[in-house]
Formats: sequence, C-alpha cells, structure tokens
Amino acid sequence: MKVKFTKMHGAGNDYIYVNTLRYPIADPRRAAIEWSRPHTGIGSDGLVLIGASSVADFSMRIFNADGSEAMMCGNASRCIGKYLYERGLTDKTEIRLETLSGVKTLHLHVSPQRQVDAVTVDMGVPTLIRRVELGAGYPFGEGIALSMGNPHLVIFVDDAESVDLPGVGPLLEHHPLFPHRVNVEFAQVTGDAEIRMRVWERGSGITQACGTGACATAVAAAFTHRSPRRSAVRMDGGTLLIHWSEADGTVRMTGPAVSVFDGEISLPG
Ligand SMILES: N[C@@H](CCC[C@H](N)C(=O)O)C(=O)O
Repeated sequence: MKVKFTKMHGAGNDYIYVNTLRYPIADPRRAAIEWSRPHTGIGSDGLVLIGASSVADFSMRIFNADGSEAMMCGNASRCIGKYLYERGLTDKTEIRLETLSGVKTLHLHVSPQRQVDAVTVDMGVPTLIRRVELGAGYPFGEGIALSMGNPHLVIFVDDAESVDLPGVGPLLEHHPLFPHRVNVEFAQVTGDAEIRMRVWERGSGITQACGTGACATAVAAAFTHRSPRRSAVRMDGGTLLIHWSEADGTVRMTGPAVSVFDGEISLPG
C-alpha cells in the first residue's frame, strides 16, 4: 500500500507528516526508522502522525529517527497547525492538539492569502526544573534539567559554536541521571534577550532546531537570571520566540512552519 506524506520543517527540524485518518500506519516505529534514513528513505528527523482525538480537535504522535516515541514536539506542533488549516481539515485558527504530554493549543497566524505564516503554541508549564551536577568524566560541570513534556538538559557555555556535538551529545543523552535518555541543549547568551543554542536530540542526534529545546533553554536562562522571561533562541535552522509567562507560568513558543513537498511511499515491507 502507498502512503501519501508531506515533508515539512519548522526552523529546519524536518519531519514526515502522515494524515492517519486516511493512511493508518500499523508499525510507526519501523516506518520512522526506514523513512528517516537520508540515502535509502525520505530523509528526516522523524515521523509525525496526525490523527483523530476524543479530547481535542486532532492528535499528534511523534517518532524520532531511531523509532522511539516522544511525548512532545514543538516544531511539529506548529507544522501540524499549518497542515490542518491549509489542507482544509479545519477552518479554526485556534486548534487543540492532543499529545502524549497533554492537550496543547495552537494559535495560527494566517495571511490574507490564507497561508499560515507562523504559529504560537501554548507549550504548558515547565516542570522538574533543577540544577544537576554531571559528575566526573563529563566535559561539563553542571546543567539545568527540566521537562517541557519531554526531558531536557540545558548546558550554558561561553561559545556554543565550539561544542563538539557528535562527541558530547551521545554521552550526555545517555547520562545515568536520565534513565529515559535526554535531549541536550548547549546555550550561549549572546544578548539581552537573545540566546544561541545548538541541540543534540534524543533519538535523532543533531537537528537544526528543537522547539521544546528552545523553550527549555529560554526557561533555564530565565531560571538562572541569565535572560528575561521573553527571549529569542537562535538555532542552526532558525529562531524561535519564547515567552515564559509571569502570569500563568505557561511557555508560549512562536515560529515558522514550512511545507517542503508531498510524496508517496510504500509501507516498510
Ligand atoms: N524536535 C522536537 C522534539 C522531538 C522529540 C525529542 N527528540 C524527544 O525524544 O523528546 C521539538 O521540536 O520539540
């Protein structure tokens, strides 16, 4: 059976999107692994399934390139907003999306031509924010750990460009403090409300951007008084605007969503 998919990206974090209302995927882990491969598959950071929901307007499931299922994805949630609206699956500009880390609200920024140029996502309240000592044998002394629905470790550095991501990323992803592994962000405060960040994602490795990672970075910077609660996080593939609300503790993330191409592929045989 052929499955229609759309390749989309949010700040360069690229996923394969499948509308499972039309194309159910029986083994998404395997599809994520095979389709994400750059040379023999489509090439992506993972697979995102858009589905029905009994508690929200739609649902999202996200699988990393290694087939592991994640609880939340910031960049994919923005892309789903664009996908749903521009393909006429909804005419709402506020969409409730069920995820494994709860229901998130997407606020679409729609142009007069009815294109979704950007999306703001209510990412929820960050939890479990704490300083962690990484211990002997690790190249960095401490970090800030927190959950944005999924686990993050933010490490502040003087020069984000000089971090050896392929060398230290896997080591920290598997740090014993995080039995379910962790997404790792290396952050450098570059201005009053501006942070440069490079990411090593759990299950996908180096990606051009991570939405939950940008939120985690901005929260960690505000938590440690390095930045105000509203900041811009600049990653390899683009910049996201993050606001950790003083009023309700929610993190709001704003950024782009881009469709790259549509295609058709066979289910892994
Ligand atoms: N790229 C994502 C996060 C994807 C999931 C992550 N790798 C995990 O395993 O938690 C984002 O934009 O948030």
